[in-house]
Amino acid sequence: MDIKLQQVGYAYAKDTPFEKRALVDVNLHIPSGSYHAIIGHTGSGKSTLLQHLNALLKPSEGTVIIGDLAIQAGKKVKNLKPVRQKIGIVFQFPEHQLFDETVLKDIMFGPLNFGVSKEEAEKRARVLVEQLGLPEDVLHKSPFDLSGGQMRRVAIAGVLAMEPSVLVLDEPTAGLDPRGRLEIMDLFHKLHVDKGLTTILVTHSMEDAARYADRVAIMHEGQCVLSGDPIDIFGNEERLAEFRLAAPRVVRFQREFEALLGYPLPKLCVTEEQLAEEIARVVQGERESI
Ligand SMILES: Nc1ncnc2c1ncn2[C@@H]1O[C@H](COP(=O)(O)OP(=O)(O)OP(=O)(O)O)[C@@H](O)[C@H]1O
Repeated sequence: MDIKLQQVGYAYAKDTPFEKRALVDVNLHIPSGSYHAIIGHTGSGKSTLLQHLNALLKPSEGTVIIGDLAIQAGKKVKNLKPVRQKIGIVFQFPEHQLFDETVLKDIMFGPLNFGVSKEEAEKRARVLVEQLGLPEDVLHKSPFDLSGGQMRRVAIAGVLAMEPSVLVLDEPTAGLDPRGRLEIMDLFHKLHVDKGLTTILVTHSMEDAARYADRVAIMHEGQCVLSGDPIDIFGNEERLAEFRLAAPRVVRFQREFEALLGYPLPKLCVTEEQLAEEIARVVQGERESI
């Protein structure tokens, strides 16, 4: 399902003395099956933007196109349910939205609400608990008796149980320790690869964007100021600096290595694995030339 934002503007408390313009003329194309990172400082409009992706917010200006549904400023849309079912949002600290008596009931809530049978909803819950690395016995526990990391996984399972075709992640690892962060981010990446799930990651982390995304958009003061291939965006450090952003660590490390070497590497690397390969190739070449 392709998503397009065309000249989208959004103002909170529009036409009141408290009006706050949070999005200004945003144009963005999120192709089906891509892994898109949306990066920006706090207050740049990332959360406002992602709430347009399943019509929790409707644009004050412009058009949001989700699959074959166009949501246009000032026009009513009849039925948003199919879109809400297809676009799963993992909000910041999703465990705050857990509410049911047991983990099983909590995960089944969404699918049941959208008309999935009880048997199918339970089957999905059991599969997801396993996929998310939770022990089977959590199913009958209260979500509030679990650790923070386990609660986070249960909340994520609740979103995945709807079988969305687009997954929107708003800082999904905020507050987790480094190991928990890596496990969850790797899991989302695996889902993206195995199921072809379009993934939209809202993050402050250039590192996460570089590691996982195949498209990057930079938000600044409500505008989408850069979007495209990570190599083009992360390689343009001057342009990033205009928006008070530094390139990911791996790119900065490559620049330092190139300064020592005295010449640039043939290609810019955005993951540690790519850089390690490039360096190994250069070292091999240098050895052979001795
Ligand atoms: N409910 C609201 N009412 C009024 N203004 C709001 C509201 N929510 C957000 N804003 C303002 O809109 C702008 C964009 O906020 P938004 O939450 O989209 O930014 P963000 O990039 O997601 O920030 P963060 O990284 O801190 O979550 C900010 O100036 C913010 O203060």
